[in-house]
Parts: sequence; structure tokens; C-alpha cells
Amino acid sequence: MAINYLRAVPKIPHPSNLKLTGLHSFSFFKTRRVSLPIRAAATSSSMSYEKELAAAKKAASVAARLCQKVQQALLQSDVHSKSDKSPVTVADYGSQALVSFVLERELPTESFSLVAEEDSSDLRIDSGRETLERITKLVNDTLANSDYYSDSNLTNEDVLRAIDNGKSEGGSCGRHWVLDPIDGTKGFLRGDQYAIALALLDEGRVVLGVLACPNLPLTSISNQHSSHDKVGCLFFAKVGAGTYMQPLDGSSPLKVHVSATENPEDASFFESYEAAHSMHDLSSTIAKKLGVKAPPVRIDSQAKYGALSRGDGAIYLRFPHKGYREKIWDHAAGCIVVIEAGGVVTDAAGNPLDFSKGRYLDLETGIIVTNQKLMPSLLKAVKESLEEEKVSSL
Ligand SMILES: Nc1ncnc2c1ncn2[C@@H]1O[C@H](COP(=O)(O)O)[C@@H](O)[C@H]1OP(=O)(O)O
Ligand SMILES: [Mg+2]
Ligand SMILES: [Mg+2]
Ligand SMILES: [Mg+2]
Repeated sequence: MAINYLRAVPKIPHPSNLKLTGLHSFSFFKTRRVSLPIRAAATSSSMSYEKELAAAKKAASVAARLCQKVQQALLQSDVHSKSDKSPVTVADYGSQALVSFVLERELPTESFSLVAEEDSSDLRIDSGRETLERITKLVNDTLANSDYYSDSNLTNEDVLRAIDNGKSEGGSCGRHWVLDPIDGTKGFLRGDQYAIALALLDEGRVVLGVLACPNLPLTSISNQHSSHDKVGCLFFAKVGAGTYMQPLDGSSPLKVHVSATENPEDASFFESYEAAHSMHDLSSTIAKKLGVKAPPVRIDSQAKYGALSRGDGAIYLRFPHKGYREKIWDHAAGCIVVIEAGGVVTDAAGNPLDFSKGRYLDLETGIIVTNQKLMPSLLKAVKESLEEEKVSSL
């Protein structure tokens, strides 16, 4: 079976040339008050979280700039061998420090709790000193070139503290920000897809999510991808208010919807690029059983959720190897981006993901994502495939 690998050519997008040729026609809008999305009726919560969403978009966009800078330097140099993890480390920490800094700065009156992937312990020891200096410089350079924070200058200690804001355990009470400062580290290293993924939990429920995908083409990836396509997408969603996508440089957002296809023969499916992250054989079995004809589209990171939310593909299958525990920052933002675009995200048993249990998601076997029409037959195919696998391993 032929396989589609999506490679991105990192470059600065020129959204004045934005052309929309995806599976779905999008409509431009000028104000935020547009018709409500398919799924959600207007709730009182759709009127709130406005300033939190604005802060999250700013934070993810600033962090994306830092990551772009590091990835460009990485690709120009010869150091992006898999064994050299240091440029990635600098970008991971730098992105987390910036998001933490921007959120605190934008929302000074709120108590601040952040559940994030990185912590500063390796930077606090002597051997981490040089890396810390590099991170602080990178953070300050990024702030100096930003629209809003050019007067800010962080010390090493400020950077450590900003990173360590991310030590919260989350849970079902109160508000918690959830951050993956670089999701898809492997893709980042390869020069492919990665995302800055930020979400807000309120009483255990994801109420907003932002996905910055610096290398994702603005047009559908299901079209023939060419190196001339503009890249850099910011997806954002708020509970009850739909999902939007805008170029990372800030031009107008567009409302997006998942694919409406009911026919698996027309559907394409996403899975991890990395076979170590998801069982490709199992996904193939499920897709075949469902009647999917197209080969898998393999992409790193939560960019898969973003692409699915605008209808580039209709299905995302994720079946980590035994023993792997999914973390909330790997799915919170992607999950609300897809759900608010009309999609469904469940575990392999059909249960919605529960983000209220702390830093981990407690699931049995995997995560499946699709539209509402295809979900019943997908779930059936998943259950049958898992059953067959169990029998064959006896
Ligand atoms: N062994 C693993 N199995 C599944 N996922 C993993 C594994 N190791 C890391 N990950 C995480 O999976 C996500 C990327 O998966 P993919 O790109 O394949 O969809 C990332 O969050 C990555 O962490 P990280 O955020 O450190 O990159
Ligand atoms: Mg991740
Ligand atoms: Mg990460
Ligand atoms: Mg990691």
C-alpha cells in the first residue's frame, strides 16, 4: 500500500495569497458573531473565556515564533541528527517559558495553574547552566521582536520560574491551563509537523483550545502538497462557539468544519508518522474493515486534530503500544478543536476523553476521532479488530 508522508517546508507564510481549496468551502467573516456551529447551542459559557482565549492565542503565537526560529536554525545547521536533542530541548523549554509568561502577563488577576510537559530541574544543576543561558537569550530575543512585549527582559531566574509554573497536577476543581510547548518533537527535529498545544480546563472540562501549527499548509493537505503552499496555521476553539483557523501571522480567521462524508470509501485517515507512537498495522486493519480505500496520511503531532477539524481527512486513529500512558497535554487542545468543528473524539470503547483525572488520561486502548456520521461504524470496526487481535494473540 502506498503511503503518503507529509513533509513541510518551513517558511514564512504570505496570507495575502491565501487560497482555500480544501474539501470544504470556507467562508470569510468579519466579526466574531457568526452563526453558531452545528453541535453546540449558545450556552452562557460561549459568552465567557473571551479574554482567556485572546491570551492563549497570543501565548501560542509568540511561542510559535520561538520554535520557528529554532527549527530554521536547526535545519540550516547539520545538527538535526536524532542523537542531538539539545536544540529541541531549548525550544521545548523556551516555548513553555514564553507561554507561561504571556498567560500570567495577560491574565494578572486570575489565579494561575498550568499543567505542562517540561520542568526546570535539569536546568537548575551546573551542567544545565549553559542551556539555561541559551533559553533565556532565545526567550528575550523573541519577546524583543514581538508586538506586545518588546519592553520585557527576563532573567535566568524568571525563566526557571515561568517553566516551573507548569508543575500543577490539574484535576476536576478550578481552572488549569494545559500545555504541550512542542508536541511532536520528532517531527520538529525532522523539519516536519509539530504544534504548540494550549488548552484551558474548567472544573475538569476543556473549555478552550489553541493549536499553533507552524508548518501546516493553510490550504488542505489532501490537495497535492507543493512547496509553494503557504504554511502556518492557528486553530482555536471555545466551548459552544465553534472552531476557527487563521494564518499564524494574524490575518482573518475562518470558521472550519469536519468532513461531512458518510462514506468510508471517500474518507482518508491520519495516524502518527512514528510507528513507535501508534500501531500502524492495527490502524490499517481497522481502516480496511471500515472500507477506507485511501492510504494513511502520516503526520506528527496534534496537527492531525487541526487538519481533521477543517476536513482534510475524516478519521484519526491512535493506538499506542502497550504500557504507554497518554498525557492530557497531548490531546486537550486537539480534542476541543475537533469537537467544536462538529467532530467526535473517544477512546476505543467509545467513551469521551476525561481530562479531569490529573496529568494522565486514563484509557484502555487508544483514541479515535471522526465525524458524527462515521463514528458508529468506526467504533464497530475498532471493536471487531481489537477482538480479533485478542483472539489471535491467545
Ligand atoms: N512511545 C510513545 N508512544 C506514544 N506517544 C508518544 C511516545 N513517546 C512520545 N509520545 C508523544 O506522542 C506525541 C506525538 O505523537 P505523534 O506525533 O506520533 O502523534 C507527542 O506528544 C509525543 O511527545 P512529545 O510532545 O514529547 O513529542
Ligand atoms: Mg506531546
Ligand atoms: Mg512535547
Ligand atoms: Mg516530550
